[in-house]
Amino acid sequence: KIKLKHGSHREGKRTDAIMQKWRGNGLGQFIHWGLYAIPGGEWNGKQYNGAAEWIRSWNEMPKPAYDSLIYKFNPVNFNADQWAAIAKDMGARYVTITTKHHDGFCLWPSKYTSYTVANSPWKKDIMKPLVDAYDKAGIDVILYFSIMDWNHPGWRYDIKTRADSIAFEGFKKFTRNQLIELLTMYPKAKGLWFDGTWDKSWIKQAKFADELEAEMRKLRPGLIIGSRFRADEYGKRHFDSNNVLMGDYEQGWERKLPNTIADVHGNDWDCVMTIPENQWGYNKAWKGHIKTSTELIEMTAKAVSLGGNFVLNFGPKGDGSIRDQEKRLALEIGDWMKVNNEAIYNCGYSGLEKQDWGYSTKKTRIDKIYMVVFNIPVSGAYRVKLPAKTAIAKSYLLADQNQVLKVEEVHTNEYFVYANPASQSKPFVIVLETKKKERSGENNYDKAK
Ligand SMILES: C[C@@H]1N[C@@H](c2nc3ccccc3[nH]2)[C@H](O)[C@@H]1O
Repeated sequence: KIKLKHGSHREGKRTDAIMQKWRGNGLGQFIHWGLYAIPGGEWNGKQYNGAAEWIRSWNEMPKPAYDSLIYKFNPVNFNADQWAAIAKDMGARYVTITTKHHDGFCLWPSKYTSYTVANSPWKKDIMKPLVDAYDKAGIDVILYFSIMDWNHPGWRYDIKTRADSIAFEGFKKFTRNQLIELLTMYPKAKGLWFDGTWDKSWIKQAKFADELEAEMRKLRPGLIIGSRFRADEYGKRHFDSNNVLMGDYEQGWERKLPNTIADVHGNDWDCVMTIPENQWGYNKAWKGHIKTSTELIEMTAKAVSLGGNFVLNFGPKGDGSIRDQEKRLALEIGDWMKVNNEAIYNCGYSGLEKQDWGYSTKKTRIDKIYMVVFNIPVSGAYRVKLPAKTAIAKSYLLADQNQVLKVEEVHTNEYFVYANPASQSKPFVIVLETKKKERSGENNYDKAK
Protein backbone atom coordinates (compact mmCIF):
# COMPACT_ATOMS: atom_id res chain seq x y z
CA LYS A 1 0.00 0.00 0.00
CA ILE A 2 1.33 3.46 -0.92
CA LYS A 3 1.24 6.04 1.87
CA LEU A 4 -1.31 8.62 0.70
CA LYS A 5 -2.26 11.94 2.28
CA HIS A 6 -4.99 12.79 -0.24
CA GLY A 7 -6.30 9.43 -1.33
CA SER A 8 -9.56 7.84 -0.31
CA HIS A 9 -10.46 8.24 3.37
CA ARG A 10 -12.90 5.33 3.55
CA GLU A 11 -12.93 1.77 2.28
CA GLY A 12 -16.12 -0.13 1.56
CA LYS A 13 -19.67 1.12 1.22
CA ARG A 14 -21.07 3.80 3.52
CA THR A 15 -23.61 2.27 5.91
CA ASP A 16 -25.39 5.42 7.17
CA ALA A 17 -29.10 5.98 6.52
CA ILE A 18 -28.61 8.80 3.99
CA MET A 19 -26.41 6.58 1.82
CA GLN A 20 -28.69 3.57 2.29
CA LYS A 21 -31.59 5.68 0.99
CA TRP A 22 -29.45 6.76 -1.99
CA ARG A 23 -28.44 3.12 -2.63
CA GLY A 24 -32.08 2.04 -2.73
CA ASN A 25 -33.25 4.84 -5.06
CA GLY A 26 -32.79 2.74 -8.21
CA LEU A 27 -34.09 5.37 -10.65
CA GLY A 28 -33.19 9.06 -10.83
CA GLN A 29 -33.71 12.04 -13.12
CA PHE A 30 -30.89 14.27 -14.39
CA ILE A 31 -31.70 17.85 -15.44
CA HIS A 32 -29.33 19.72 -17.75
CA TRP A 33 -30.55 23.28 -18.13
CA GLY A 34 -28.81 26.59 -18.78
CA LEU A 35 -28.04 29.16 -21.48
CA TYR A 36 -27.11 26.36 -23.93
CA ALA A 37 -30.82 25.44 -24.07
CA ILE A 38 -31.51 28.74 -25.88
CA PRO A 39 -29.55 27.96 -29.11
CA GLY A 40 -30.46 24.28 -28.66
CA GLY A 41 -27.53 23.00 -30.71
CA GLU A 42 -28.01 25.47 -33.57
CA TRP A 43 -26.39 28.81 -34.40
CA ASN A 44 -26.87 31.02 -37.47
CA GLY A 45 -28.97 28.28 -39.04
CA LYS A 46 -26.19 25.70 -38.68
CA GLN A 47 -26.37 22.54 -36.53
CA TYR A 48 -23.62 21.89 -33.99
CA ASN A 49 -22.66 18.22 -34.23
CA GLY A 50 -21.50 17.90 -30.63
CA ALA A 51 -23.48 17.83 -27.39
CA ALA A 52 -25.70 20.95 -27.24
CA GLU A 53 -24.35 22.03 -23.82
CA TRP A 54 -20.89 22.26 -25.42
CA ILE A 55 -21.92 24.68 -28.18
CA ARG A 56 -19.75 27.43 -26.66
CA SER A 57 -16.69 25.38 -27.64
CA TRP A 58 -17.80 25.40 -31.30
CA ASN A 59 -15.74 27.72 -33.52
CA GLU A 60 -18.82 28.62 -35.55
CA MET A 61 -20.25 30.36 -32.49
CA PRO A 62 -18.21 33.36 -31.23
CA LYS A 63 -17.65 33.16 -27.46
CA PRO A 64 -19.09 36.67 -26.87
CA ALA A 65 -22.23 35.61 -28.75
CA TYR A 66 -22.62 32.69 -26.36
CA ASP A 67 -21.78 34.72 -23.27
CA SER A 68 -24.41 37.33 -24.13
CA LEU A 69 -27.11 34.64 -24.11
CA ILE A 70 -27.51 35.67 -20.45
CA TYR A 71 -29.51 38.65 -21.76
CA LYS A 72 -31.91 36.22 -23.45
CA PHE A 73 -32.52 34.00 -20.41
CA ASN A 74 -36.22 34.53 -19.66
CA PRO A 75 -37.88 31.08 -19.31
CA VAL A 76 -41.50 32.19 -19.25
CA ASN A 77 -42.71 28.56 -19.29
CA PHE A 78 -40.48 27.43 -16.40
CA ASN A 79 -42.58 25.53 -13.87
CA ALA A 80 -40.63 23.72 -11.15
CA ASP A 81 -43.68 21.83 -9.90
CA GLN A 82 -44.30 20.49 -13.41
CA TRP A 83 -40.70 19.24 -13.69
CA ALA A 84 -41.01 17.54 -10.28
CA ALA A 85 -44.36 16.01 -11.30
CA ILE A 86 -42.78 14.51 -14.43
CA ALA A 87 -40.04 12.96 -12.27
CA LYS A 88 -42.63 11.71 -9.78
CA ASP A 89 -44.77 10.18 -12.54
CA MET A 90 -41.66 8.45 -13.93
CA GLY A 91 -40.94 6.90 -10.55
CA ALA A 92 -37.65 8.75 -10.00
CA ARG A 93 -36.62 8.87 -6.35
CA TYR A 94 -33.89 11.48 -6.76
CA VAL A 95 -32.89 14.23 -9.15
CA THR A 96 -29.49 15.69 -10.10
CA ILE A 97 -29.80 19.31 -11.30
CA THR A 98 -27.15 21.47 -13.01
CA THR A 99 -26.46 24.50 -10.82
CA LYS A 100 -23.56 25.53 -13.11
CA HIS A 101 -22.34 23.71 -16.21
CA HIS A 102 -18.97 24.16 -17.93
CA ASP A 103 -20.10 27.55 -19.35
CA GLY A 104 -20.12 29.04 -15.85
CA PHE A 105 -23.69 30.36 -15.93
CA CYS A 106 -25.20 30.01 -12.46
CA LEU A 107 -28.86 29.03 -12.02
CA TRP A 108 -28.67 30.56 -8.53
CA PRO A 109 -27.92 34.23 -7.62
CA SER A 110 -24.30 33.61 -6.60
CA LYS A 111 -22.54 36.47 -4.80
CA TYR A 112 -19.22 35.50 -6.39
CA THR A 113 -19.91 36.20 -10.04
CA SER A 114 -22.21 38.41 -12.11
CA TYR A 115 -22.79 35.55 -14.59
CA THR A 116 -25.98 34.37 -12.93
CA VAL A 117 -29.76 34.37 -13.28
CA ALA A 118 -29.81 37.53 -11.14
CA ASN A 119 -28.40 39.48 -14.10
CA SER A 120 -30.72 37.95 -16.70
CA PRO A 121 -34.18 39.24 -17.68
CA TRP A 122 -35.54 36.42 -15.49
CA LYS A 123 -33.75 37.84 -12.43
CA LYS A 124 -35.09 35.24 -10.00
CA ASP A 125 -33.35 32.25 -8.40
CA ILE A 126 -34.05 29.02 -10.37
CA MET A 127 -32.49 26.58 -7.88
CA LYS A 128 -34.71 27.43 -4.88
CA PRO A 129 -38.04 26.71 -6.60
CA LEU A 130 -36.56 23.52 -8.08
CA VAL A 131 -35.15 22.24 -4.78
CA ASP A 132 -38.43 23.06 -3.01
CA ALA A 133 -40.63 21.49 -5.72
CA TYR A 134 -38.69 18.20 -5.85
CA ASP A 135 -38.45 18.10 -2.05
CA LYS A 136 -42.24 18.61 -1.82
CA ALA A 137 -42.67 15.72 -4.27
CA GLY A 138 -40.57 13.53 -1.97
CA ILE A 139 -37.68 13.40 -4.45
CA ASP A 140 -34.14 13.84 -3.05
CA VAL A 141 -32.05 16.59 -4.68
CA ILE A 142 -28.40 16.29 -5.72
CA LEU A 143 -26.67 19.43 -7.05
CA TYR A 144 -24.56 19.07 -10.21
CA PHE A 145 -21.55 21.41 -10.19
CA SER A 146 -18.93 21.78 -12.92
CA ILE A 147 -15.46 22.66 -11.58
CA MET A 148 -14.38 23.66 -15.09
CA ASP A 149 -15.81 27.15 -15.65
CA TRP A 150 -15.19 28.72 -19.06
CA ASN A 151 -16.55 32.08 -17.88
CA HIS A 152 -14.18 32.63 -14.97
CA PRO A 153 -10.99 34.52 -15.90
CA GLY A 154 -8.96 32.41 -13.48
CA TRP A 155 -9.85 29.06 -15.07
CA ARG A 156 -6.89 27.24 -16.65
CA TYR A 157 -6.69 23.85 -18.37
CA ASP A 158 -3.19 23.45 -16.98
CA ILE A 159 -0.87 25.49 -14.79
CA LYS A 160 2.30 26.20 -16.71
CA THR A 161 3.45 29.66 -15.56
CA ARG A 162 3.53 31.63 -12.36
CA ALA A 163 0.78 33.81 -13.83
CA ASP A 164 -1.34 30.68 -14.35
CA SER A 165 -0.72 29.68 -10.77
CA ILE A 166 -1.74 33.08 -9.38
CA ALA A 167 -4.88 33.15 -11.56
CA PHE A 168 -5.81 29.62 -10.56
CA GLU A 169 -5.44 30.41 -6.86
CA GLY A 170 -8.18 33.01 -7.34
CA PHE A 171 -10.25 30.42 -9.22
CA LYS A 172 -9.87 27.90 -6.40
CA LYS A 173 -11.11 30.44 -3.80
CA PHE A 174 -14.04 31.26 -6.10
CA THR A 175 -14.87 27.56 -6.46
CA ARG A 176 -14.78 26.97 -2.71
CA ASN A 177 -16.92 30.06 -2.09
CA GLN A 178 -19.56 28.92 -4.58
CA LEU A 179 -19.73 25.41 -3.12
CA ILE A 180 -20.09 26.65 0.46
CA GLU A 181 -22.69 29.12 -0.85
CA LEU A 182 -24.69 26.33 -2.53
CA LEU A 183 -24.64 24.11 0.58
CA THR A 184 -25.69 27.09 2.71
CA MET A 185 -28.46 28.31 0.40
CA TYR A 186 -29.88 24.84 -0.35
CA PRO A 187 -29.45 22.79 2.85
CA LYS A 188 -32.01 20.23 1.62
CA ALA A 189 -29.54 19.00 -1.03
CA LYS A 190 -28.39 15.46 -0.22
CA GLY A 191 -25.24 15.57 -2.32
CA LEU A 192 -23.08 17.12 -5.00
CA TRP A 193 -22.45 15.60 -8.45
CA PHE A 194 -19.14 17.00 -9.68
CA ASP A 195 -18.14 17.25 -13.33
CA GLY A 196 -15.44 19.01 -15.38
CA THR A 197 -12.63 17.67 -13.18
CA TRP A 198 -10.48 15.94 -15.80
CA ASP A 199 -8.09 18.78 -16.69
CA LYS A 200 -4.53 18.87 -15.31
CA SER A 201 -5.09 22.18 -13.51
CA TRP A 202 -7.63 20.59 -11.19
CA ILE A 203 -5.94 17.19 -10.97
CA LYS A 204 -2.90 19.01 -9.51
CA GLN A 205 -5.05 20.32 -6.61
CA ALA A 206 -5.11 17.08 -4.57
CA LYS A 207 -4.51 18.83 -1.22
CA PHE A 208 -6.91 21.71 -1.88
CA ALA A 209 -9.68 19.42 -3.14
CA ASP A 210 -9.19 16.99 -0.26
CA GLU A 211 -9.48 19.83 2.26
CA LEU A 212 -12.47 21.29 0.41
CA GLU A 213 -14.24 17.91 0.44
CA ALA A 214 -13.57 17.65 4.20
CA GLU A 215 -14.92 21.19 4.72
CA MET A 216 -18.11 20.41 2.78
CA ARG A 217 -18.67 17.14 4.65
CA LYS A 218 -18.20 18.97 7.97
CA LEU A 219 -20.66 21.69 6.93
CA ARG A 220 -23.20 19.12 5.71
CA PRO A 221 -22.77 15.79 7.57
CA GLY A 222 -23.92 12.86 5.42
CA LEU A 223 -23.33 14.78 2.17
CA ILE A 224 -22.96 12.41 -0.78
CA ILE A 225 -19.97 13.10 -3.05
CA GLY A 226 -18.94 10.81 -5.92
CA SER A 227 -15.56 9.64 -7.19
CA ARG A 228 -15.29 12.30 -9.93
CA PHE A 229 -14.59 15.23 -7.56
CA ARG A 230 -10.94 14.90 -6.76
CA ALA A 231 -7.64 13.16 -7.62
CA ASP A 232 -5.05 11.89 -5.16
CA GLU A 233 -1.54 13.40 -4.91
CA TYR A 234 -0.37 11.13 -7.76
CA GLY A 235 -3.12 12.38 -10.05
CA LYS A 236 -5.17 9.19 -9.76
CA ARG A 237 -8.93 9.77 -10.31
CA HIS A 238 -11.94 7.69 -9.27
CA PHE A 239 -9.65 5.11 -7.63
CA ASP A 240 -6.63 6.29 -5.64
CA SER A 241 -3.08 4.96 -5.98
CA ASN A 242 -4.02 2.01 -3.78
CA ASN A 243 -7.01 1.32 -6.02
CA VAL A 244 -9.49 2.42 -3.34
CA LEU A 245 -12.59 4.29 -4.53
CA MET A 246 -12.51 8.07 -3.99
CA GLY A 247 -15.74 9.49 -2.58
CA ASP A 248 -18.94 7.66 -1.72
CA TYR A 249 -19.81 6.00 -5.05
CA GLU A 250 -18.29 5.43 -8.48
CA GLN A 251 -19.23 8.16 -10.94
CA GLY A 252 -17.65 6.69 -14.04
CA TRP A 253 -20.67 5.31 -15.89
CA GLU A 254 -21.61 8.15 -18.23
CA ARG A 255 -23.72 6.95 -21.17
CA LYS A 256 -22.59 3.41 -20.53
CA LEU A 257 -23.45 0.58 -18.14
CA PRO A 258 -21.22 -2.02 -16.46
CA ASN A 259 -21.72 -5.50 -17.90
CA THR A 260 -20.99 -7.78 -14.99
CA ILE A 261 -20.73 -7.43 -11.23
CA ALA A 262 -16.94 -7.65 -11.57
CA ASP A 263 -17.02 -4.27 -13.35
CA VAL A 264 -18.28 -2.45 -10.25
CA HIS A 265 -15.66 -3.68 -7.75
CA GLY A 266 -18.21 -4.02 -4.90
CA ASN A 267 -18.87 -0.26 -4.84
CA ASP A 268 -21.97 1.88 -5.03
CA TRP A 269 -22.29 3.59 -8.42
CA ASP A 270 -24.63 5.52 -10.69
CA CYS A 271 -25.05 5.47 -14.45
CA VAL A 272 -26.10 8.77 -16.05
CA MET A 273 -27.80 8.33 -19.42
CA THR A 274 -29.08 10.45 -22.31
CA ILE A 275 -32.24 9.69 -24.28
CA PRO A 276 -30.57 10.47 -27.65
CA GLU A 277 -27.02 9.27 -28.30
CA ASN A 278 -25.18 12.19 -26.68
CA GLN A 279 -27.19 15.31 -25.86
CA TRP A 280 -27.47 16.52 -22.26
CA GLY A 281 -28.64 20.10 -22.85
CA TYR A 282 -31.69 20.72 -25.06
CA ASN A 283 -30.96 20.08 -28.73
CA LYS A 284 -33.66 21.06 -31.25
CA ALA A 285 -32.73 18.25 -33.63
CA TRP A 286 -32.15 14.94 -31.90
CA LYS A 287 -30.13 12.85 -34.35
CA GLY A 288 -29.46 9.12 -34.35
CA HIS A 289 -31.10 6.57 -32.12
CA ILE A 290 -33.60 7.83 -29.53
CA LYS A 291 -33.98 5.23 -26.79
CA THR A 292 -37.42 3.71 -26.25
CA SER A 293 -39.00 3.37 -22.81
CA THR A 294 -38.48 -0.41 -22.96
CA GLU A 295 -34.75 0.10 -23.59
CA LEU A 296 -34.59 2.57 -20.70
CA ILE A 297 -36.51 0.20 -18.39
CA GLU A 298 -34.03 -2.54 -19.33
CA MET A 299 -31.10 -0.23 -18.51
CA THR A 300 -32.72 0.61 -15.17
CA ALA A 301 -33.19 -3.08 -14.34
CA LYS A 302 -29.64 -3.89 -15.44
CA ALA A 303 -28.21 -1.08 -13.30
CA VAL A 304 -30.15 -2.17 -10.22
CA SER A 305 -29.24 -5.83 -10.84
CA LEU A 306 -25.57 -4.78 -10.63
CA GLY A 307 -26.05 -2.72 -7.46
CA GLY A 308 -26.25 0.76 -9.02
CA ASN A 309 -28.70 3.57 -9.78
CA PHE A 310 -29.88 4.64 -13.24
CA VAL A 311 -30.21 8.41 -13.74
CA LEU A 312 -32.06 9.48 -16.91
CA ASN A 313 -31.34 12.92 -18.36
CA PHE A 314 -33.91 15.55 -19.37
CA GLY A 315 -32.90 18.72 -21.23
CA PRO A 316 -35.60 21.39 -20.78
CA LYS A 317 -36.00 23.96 -23.55
CA GLY A 318 -34.78 27.56 -23.29
CA ASP A 319 -38.30 28.70 -22.36
CA GLY A 320 -38.39 26.25 -19.43
CA SER A 321 -40.80 23.74 -20.97
CA ILE A 322 -40.08 20.02 -21.29
CA ARG A 323 -40.15 18.51 -24.80
CA ASP A 324 -42.96 16.10 -25.68
CA GLN A 325 -40.72 13.06 -26.33
CA GLU A 326 -39.30 13.38 -22.82
CA LYS A 327 -42.74 13.75 -21.24
CA ARG A 328 -44.00 10.70 -23.10
CA LEU A 329 -41.01 8.54 -22.14
CA ALA A 330 -41.35 9.59 -18.49
CA LEU A 331 -45.00 8.49 -18.51
CA GLU A 332 -44.25 5.16 -20.23
CA ILE A 333 -41.46 4.37 -17.77
CA GLY A 334 -43.71 5.50 -14.93
CA ASP A 335 -46.54 3.20 -16.04
CA TRP A 336 -44.12 0.27 -15.82
CA MET A 337 -42.67 1.45 -12.51
CA LYS A 338 -46.13 1.78 -10.95
CA VAL A 339 -46.62 -1.98 -11.41
CA ASN A 340 -43.02 -3.20 -10.98
CA ASN A 341 -41.14 -0.76 -8.74
CA GLU A 342 -40.92 -3.40 -5.99
CA ALA A 343 -38.23 -5.03 -8.17
CA ILE A 344 -36.31 -1.74 -8.41
CA TYR A 345 -36.61 0.26 -5.17
CA ASN A 346 -34.35 -0.91 -2.31
CA CYS A 347 -33.08 -3.72 -4.51
CA GLY A 348 -29.58 -4.70 -5.50
CA TYR A 349 -27.33 -7.47 -6.76
CA SER A 350 -29.00 -10.88 -6.26
CA GLY A 351 -25.82 -12.95 -6.49
CA LEU A 352 -27.51 -15.22 -9.03
CA GLU A 353 -25.92 -16.20 -12.33
CA LYS A 354 -27.12 -14.04 -15.23
CA GLN A 355 -29.68 -15.82 -17.40
CA ASP A 356 -30.84 -15.07 -20.97
CA TRP A 357 -34.36 -14.06 -19.94
CA GLY A 358 -33.13 -10.84 -18.23
CA TYR A 359 -31.90 -9.49 -14.88
CA SER A 360 -32.45 -10.58 -11.31
CA THR A 361 -32.61 -8.16 -8.39
CA LYS A 362 -32.90 -8.83 -4.70
CA LYS A 363 -34.48 -6.89 -1.87
CA THR A 364 -31.86 -5.97 0.67
CA ARG A 365 -32.43 -8.09 3.84
CA ILE A 366 -35.62 -9.83 2.55
CA ASP A 367 -35.67 -13.33 0.96
CA LYS A 368 -37.32 -12.12 -2.24
CA ILE A 369 -35.77 -12.31 -5.66
CA TYR A 370 -37.19 -10.50 -8.68
CA MET A 371 -36.67 -11.89 -12.17
CA VAL A 372 -37.09 -8.89 -14.50
CA VAL A 373 -37.86 -10.51 -17.86
CA PHE A 374 -36.96 -8.95 -21.21
CA ASN A 375 -36.48 -12.09 -23.34
CA ILE A 376 -39.28 -14.64 -23.30
CA PRO A 377 -38.02 -18.25 -23.82
CA VAL A 378 -40.07 -20.23 -26.35
CA SER A 379 -40.07 -23.07 -23.80
CA GLY A 380 -41.94 -20.91 -21.29
CA ALA A 381 -39.37 -22.12 -18.75
CA TYR A 382 -37.31 -19.52 -16.89
CA ARG A 383 -34.08 -21.03 -15.58
CA VAL A 384 -32.75 -19.90 -12.23
CA LYS A 385 -29.86 -21.26 -10.20
CA LEU A 386 -30.05 -20.74 -6.45
CA PRO A 387 -27.22 -21.00 -3.95
CA ALA A 388 -26.97 -24.30 -2.07
CA LYS A 389 -29.40 -24.70 0.84
CA THR A 390 -31.81 -22.18 -0.74
CA ALA A 391 -35.14 -23.34 -2.15
CA ILE A 392 -38.12 -21.66 -3.75
CA ALA A 393 -41.01 -21.40 -1.32
CA LYS A 394 -43.35 -19.72 -3.80
CA SER A 395 -43.24 -18.03 -7.18
CA TYR A 396 -45.74 -15.67 -8.79
CA LEU A 397 -46.06 -12.74 -11.19
CA LEU A 398 -45.45 -9.42 -9.49
CA ALA A 399 -48.26 -7.95 -11.60
CA ASP A 400 -50.72 -10.66 -10.55
CA GLN A 401 -49.75 -12.27 -7.26
CA ASN A 402 -52.69 -14.72 -7.47
CA GLN A 403 -50.97 -16.37 -10.40
CA VAL A 404 -48.81 -18.89 -8.50
CA LEU A 405 -46.28 -20.32 -10.95
CA LYS A 406 -45.25 -23.94 -11.40
CA VAL A 407 -41.65 -24.55 -10.34
CA GLU A 408 -39.60 -27.63 -11.15
CA GLU A 409 -36.19 -28.50 -9.70
CA VAL A 410 -34.46 -29.77 -12.81
CA HIS A 411 -31.02 -30.23 -11.22
CA THR A 412 -29.67 -29.64 -7.73
CA ASN A 413 -30.30 -25.94 -6.96
CA GLU A 414 -31.40 -25.37 -10.55
CA TYR A 415 -35.08 -24.65 -11.21
CA PHE A 416 -37.39 -23.96 -14.11
CA VAL A 417 -40.15 -21.48 -13.33
CA TYR A 418 -43.01 -21.73 -15.82
CA ALA A 419 -44.77 -18.51 -16.71
CA ASN A 420 -46.93 -17.36 -19.58
CA PRO A 421 -47.12 -13.60 -19.21
CA ALA A 422 -50.37 -11.98 -20.19
CA SER A 423 -48.74 -9.32 -22.30
CA GLN A 424 -45.66 -10.03 -24.38
CA SER A 425 -44.98 -6.42 -25.25
CA LYS A 426 -43.64 -5.11 -21.96
CA PRO A 427 -41.03 -6.45 -19.53
CA PHE A 428 -42.58 -8.29 -16.58
CA VAL A 429 -41.40 -9.55 -13.19
CA ILE A 430 -41.49 -13.03 -11.67
CA VAL A 431 -41.12 -13.08 -7.88
CA LEU A 432 -39.28 -15.88 -6.08
CA GLU A 433 -39.89 -16.16 -2.35
CA THR A 434 -36.98 -18.25 -1.14
CA LYS A 435 -36.46 -20.32 2.00
CA LYS A 436 -33.85 -22.54 3.58
CA LYS A 437 -33.74 -25.92 1.88
CA GLU A 438 -34.94 -28.78 4.10
CA ARG A 439 -33.22 -32.16 3.81
CA SER A 440 -31.59 -32.54 0.40
CA GLY A 441 -33.47 -34.52 -2.20
CA GLU A 442 -36.87 -33.54 -0.86
CA ASN A 443 -38.91 -31.92 -3.63
CA ASN A 444 -38.94 -28.43 -2.22
CA TYR A 445 -41.40 -26.73 -4.45
CA ASP A 446 -45.09 -26.13 -4.74
CA LYS A 447 -46.71 -28.08 -7.54
CA ALA A 448 -49.03 -25.80 -9.51
CA LYS A 449 -52.28 -25.89 -7.50
C1 LIG B 1 -22.85 14.58 -17.41
C2 LIG B 1 -22.15 15.00 -18.67
N1 LIG B 1 -20.74 15.31 -18.45
C3 LIG B 1 -20.35 16.36 -19.41
C4 LIG B 1 -19.18 15.90 -20.18
N2 LIG B 1 -18.26 16.68 -20.74
C5 LIG B 1 -17.37 15.87 -21.34
C6 LIG B 1 -16.22 16.11 -22.08
C7 LIG B 1 -15.49 15.04 -22.57
C8 LIG B 1 -15.90 13.76 -22.35
C9 LIG B 1 -17.04 13.51 -21.59
C10 LIG B 1 -17.76 14.58 -21.12
N3 LIG B 1 -18.89 14.63 -20.37
C11 LIG B 1 -21.56 16.55 -20.28
O1 LIG B 1 -21.63 17.85 -20.82
C12 LIG B 1 -22.69 16.28 -19.28
O2 LIG B 1 -22.77 17.33 -18.34
